[in-house]
Amino acid sequence: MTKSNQSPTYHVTVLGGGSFGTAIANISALNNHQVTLWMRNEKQADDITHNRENSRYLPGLTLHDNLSPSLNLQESVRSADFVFVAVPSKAFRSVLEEAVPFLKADAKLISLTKGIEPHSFKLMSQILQEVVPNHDVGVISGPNLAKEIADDQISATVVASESPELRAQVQEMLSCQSFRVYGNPDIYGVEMAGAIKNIYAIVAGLAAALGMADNTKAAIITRSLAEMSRFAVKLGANPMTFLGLAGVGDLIVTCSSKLSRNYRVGYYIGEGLTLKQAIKKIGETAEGINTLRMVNDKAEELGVYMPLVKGLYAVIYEDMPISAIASKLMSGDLAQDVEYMTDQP
Ligand SMILES: NC(=O)C1=CN([C@@H]2O[C@H](COP(=O)(O)OP(=O)(O)OC[C@H]3O[C@@H](n4cnc5c(N)ncnc54)[C@H](O)[C@@H]3O)[C@@H](O)[C@H]2O)C=CC1
Ligand SMILES: O=C(CO)COP(=O)(O)O
Repeated sequence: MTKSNQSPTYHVTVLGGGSFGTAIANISALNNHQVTLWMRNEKQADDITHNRENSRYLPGLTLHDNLSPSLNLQESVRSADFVFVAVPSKAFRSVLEEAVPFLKADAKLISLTKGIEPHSFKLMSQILQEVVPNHDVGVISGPNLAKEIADDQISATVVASESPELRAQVQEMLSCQSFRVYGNPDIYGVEMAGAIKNIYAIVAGLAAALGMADNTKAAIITRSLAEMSRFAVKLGANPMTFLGLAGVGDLIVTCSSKLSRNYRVGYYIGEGLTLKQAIKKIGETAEGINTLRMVNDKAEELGVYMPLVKGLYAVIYEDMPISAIASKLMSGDLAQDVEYMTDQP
């Protein structure tokens, strides 16, 4: 990875020292920004200070000297121009609230988290807008397996924000020869796509473990896209967003890569592990499990037809055999392929 340009240098803080937080922090550091990576684990922070490596989450990646770890949240955010939040969704609000009193008045906040808050059904940007209403906020989402980014593999992502200035600044800040950042004003759609595709990654992992054919996998991915966009559009997203990197792009990668933790959850369940055993085996965040429960309930409430979500929910939480779900999916009412088309040629 090499720096792409001579853009302004910022103080960037990333909250959360897991795999994605570390990968994004390192790109910012490589692009000449002064980066603080806040984490709660002292051993991991020492590892970065002494060995320039986060060996727990991204072994083998040498971290740039512009990146410094910190265990002190107050100190970490005090002078930050941009704060990226990369903790799992269940910790997002509490970490943010702890940081708020120490933020600079003009700090911009960007979520890297792909999840939905339990009970409130709020997306991370909505939590940001609620907790820091006077700050510009945004989200990043796209086909971004952290380990591949760390490996310098060419990747692309989307920054979404209502603020064109924030979008442009983040595009400049993170783009380099192996990472390309696109903009999108549809913050809700970008974020909803990133959160919901985790459910379908579990479905795809299950299908792969059961030895389903390539035709089947393609059908699952495509019908997943139809289902997730149907749901998100009902909640206010722009359907076109689902044709972009945050929609179809992220769906493809997480439904086909064993590097995806959500895919692996499905794969292990398909191999016969219980949900609990699968989560333990992965040992990292797999947001799709909680998202499944929330989206299933919301779809019920809104009357949105989501047979894949319903089927996976029945398999995971109601012990329904996968064979019964598959035959139910194949015998549903016959429907139109692309929902947003009319009969006019
Ligand atoms: N890993 C990936 O490839 C990508 C992950 N994401 C998203 O990024 C978010 C974070 O995921 P990862 O970094 O992959 O997770 P991870 O499982 O690698 O790490 C999570 C990190 O958050 C920390 N954490 C958990 N609870 C915390 C709390 N209460 N306070 C402070 N720190 C806490 C953990 O100690 C750990 O360092 C998730 O929503 C995920 O969907 C998004 C794109 C790619
Ligand atoms: O969101 C991701 C890739 O874009 C990472 O997926 P997992 O959380 O399933 O590993």
